[in-house]
Amino acid sequence: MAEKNKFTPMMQHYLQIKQENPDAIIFYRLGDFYEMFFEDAKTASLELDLVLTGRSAGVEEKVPMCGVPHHAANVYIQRLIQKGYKVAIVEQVEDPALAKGLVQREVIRIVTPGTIMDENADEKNTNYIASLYDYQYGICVVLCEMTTGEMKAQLIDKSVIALQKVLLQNNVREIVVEHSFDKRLRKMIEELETITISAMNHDTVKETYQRLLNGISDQRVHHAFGLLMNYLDETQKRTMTHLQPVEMIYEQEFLQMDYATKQNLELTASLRGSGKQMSLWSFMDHCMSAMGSRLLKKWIEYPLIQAAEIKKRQDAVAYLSDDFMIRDELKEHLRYVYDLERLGARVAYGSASPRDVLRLIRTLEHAPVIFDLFKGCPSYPEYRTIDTCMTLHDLIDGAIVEEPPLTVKDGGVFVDGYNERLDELRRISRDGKSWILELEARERERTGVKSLKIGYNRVFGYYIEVRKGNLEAIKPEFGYVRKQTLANAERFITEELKEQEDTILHAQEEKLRLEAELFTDLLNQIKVYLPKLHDLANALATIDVLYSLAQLAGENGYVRPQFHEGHRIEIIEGRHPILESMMKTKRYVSNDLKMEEEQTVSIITGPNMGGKSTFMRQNALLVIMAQIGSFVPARSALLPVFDQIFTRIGASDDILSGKSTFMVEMMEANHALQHATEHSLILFDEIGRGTSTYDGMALAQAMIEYIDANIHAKTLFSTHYHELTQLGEENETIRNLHVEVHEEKDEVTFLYRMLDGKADKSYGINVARLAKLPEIVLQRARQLLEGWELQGDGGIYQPQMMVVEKEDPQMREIADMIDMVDINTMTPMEAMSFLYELKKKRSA
Ligand SMILES: Nc1ncnc2c1ncn2[C@@H]1O[C@H](COP(=O)(O)OP(=O)(O)OP(=O)(O)O)[C@@H](O)[C@H]1O
Repeated sequence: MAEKNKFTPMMQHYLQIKQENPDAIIFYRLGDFYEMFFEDAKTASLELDLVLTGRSAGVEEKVPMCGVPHHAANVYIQRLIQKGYKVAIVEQVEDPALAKGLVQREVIRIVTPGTIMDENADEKNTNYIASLYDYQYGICVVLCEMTTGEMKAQLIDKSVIALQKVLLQNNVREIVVEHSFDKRLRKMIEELETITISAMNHDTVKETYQRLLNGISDQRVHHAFGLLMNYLDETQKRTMTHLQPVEMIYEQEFLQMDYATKQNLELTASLRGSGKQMSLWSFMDHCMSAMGSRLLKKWIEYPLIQAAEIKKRQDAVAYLSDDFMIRDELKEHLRYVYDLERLGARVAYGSASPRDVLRLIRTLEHAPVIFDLFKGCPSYPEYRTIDTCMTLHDLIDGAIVEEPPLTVKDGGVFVDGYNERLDELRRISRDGKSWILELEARERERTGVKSLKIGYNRVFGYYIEVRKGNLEAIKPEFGYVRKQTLANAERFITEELKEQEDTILHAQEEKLRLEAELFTDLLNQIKVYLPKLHDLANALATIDVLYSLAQLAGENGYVRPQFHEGHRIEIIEGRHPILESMMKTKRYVSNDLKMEEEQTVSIITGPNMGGKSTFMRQNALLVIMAQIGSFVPARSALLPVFDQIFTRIGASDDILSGKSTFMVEMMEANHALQHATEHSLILFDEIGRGTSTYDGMALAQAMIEYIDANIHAKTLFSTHYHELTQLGEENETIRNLHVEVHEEKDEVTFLYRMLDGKADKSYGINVARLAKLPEIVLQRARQLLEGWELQGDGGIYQPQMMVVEKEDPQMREIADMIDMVDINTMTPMEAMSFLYELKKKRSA
């Protein structure tokens, strides 16, 4: 690059800004465009499909440049952020018309992946920016959701697993760390790709943000919080007024599940495809507001472990599900509850629209009714005296017209009578318009030209238009001054019209400016109430979730689970909530789960497809729902309060660290064996199947013995190793369960019923037949199996490689077609065409 001072002054200024913000793409405002230069221009032109041009900048060669129109900039910025870039927006900060020399420009905000306020983002989804403070033997994480202002802090182990869990679980888009942050962990985060890393060294907490620390005295939290707030200050270029006080999260105060378990159980996202489709969250979500949906997600991720807290929620669900009149009425009012959390952010950023304010007023109108309906609920007395911000309501109610424009810029936001000066300006421009109409009539009369009209355009202002054919009627004494010539008309102005034009245009300009000012004032008044609005938002969201749980229970006939202090489990006629609701033609078969006080392991055997995994998931979901405070799909449920759930279900590779299925399986099993307690629930689905039969069986048995002797956690262990059922027969604390199947002439029907005792055989070959494997393969498999079974009985069996004939797929298809039809119900015509089809297939 040529020496800096050879460039034009503007380009020198640009380079200065680039130097100060080397890791951001600079959007430099020039007129109606944001322009990018040099490497930024090359990157953006590739990423955004923009034409790369050049600009003379004082040096010989043109500098690379590309640009986007300012009104469409948001879309482009969002696309860059999606790809992990940061964008620094450089705006003109003085009116170009008044500027002497170079227009003054400044970075007004740096948009980054963790701080973007995407107006169109899915309102139920959240993503965080996190700061990490490494205190040698652990990491303090402070998380912030910018659009809702939520803040939380957590202390975690200094390990890849713990860090991955926090980052993935919270959908963290960006992290802020000190320059000296641990290299190994930094590399792991870099590999995650979806996360942008930013460095910041300054971690002193500013006075203005002390209140957000919420009385937390832990210095580690102060460090991490300081890093984050200083980063936000530096990028957002404003004081963060919408953030909520930091909430300290202690995982051990909730039912703990690792990230894999949350994924396996599809708690908040389904395994197939991303998003919310058919997760427990989407299934349970009957909330009327986005805030409610988000809070429900949090409840699902963090179920409770204190029986008293669970009971508090249960009592509220019972209150609402018993009285469907109240529930229905509540629904009608919850419908008007607007996203107060997101509104808070928009108010703080000054980007709230008149419609936002109107929705806030609606919410404040309905809030007292909601609390009134809820006041009969015995377990939430604190809501009876909540401040519903009526003073704010009275302050802003009636200020805004019923159907305000999208933005303040368009004017017409406030009702008449709101502000005297505004009324006056409106009258002037209104009167001005009728004066123009009068003038038009007068001029038609005076000139005798019926088609004469008065018009307006932005370039020439007001004008009198006369068609070419009528020009003779315009006498010099009328004082018409020519302004513009068109193909078939002339446009004029008169002294009188010019004067009126000044008054009208001035009034209009002032009117818009005044409305913008008044609106900013209004937002500032709301800003004062933000902390109170957050409390209100929290309470409304809680009632919405409780309503949602009651609705779910009412719709599906769920029961209130009972908790006790022992270890016994007794779920009678439990169902899988999601599968049950998805089954349209078949009926879901309910199953009991009974485990006595001392019992540790239930070994579940039965054929593939028999329903073993479903049964295990069903019980885990029931436990989670119960500890959220929800009612559950069962006839009755008696449960202990679990402290942790561990699962090893389904085959999932750890793509992140490139470990094989078997390795992941062993790591997850190890995690469970290391951390489970007698209050935990363990679900192991076919552990050991990823290695040779004897290895797998040996590992499985050793694990069962270990859990039974040392951990005493309640464990559901499904397996195809029938030999393991011996353990159930010989030990008091281990029991066998099996799924029932009906077998007739090699055909199996699944009954999905869990019965006591072990399965008599595995039915693998029968299930393979259902999958339509070639008959000849099935026959050979049966022959081999019989041979091996004989060997097990002490016989000698040496399987030989056998060459079997390849099955003709066409003949198989023809045979299938014949099996499908019932000749007795066919007409002769149908039989003929069927025969014809067969013949055609054969000769194809
Ligand atoms: N209780 C039930 N009532 C009705 N249908 C069920 C029930 N349980 C399972 N199913 C059906 O059976 C299918 C297979 O169940 P599942 O995956 O639990 O079997 P599995 O025994 O774990 O099989 P594998 O050993 O091959 O993993 C489910 O997708 C579901 O459609």
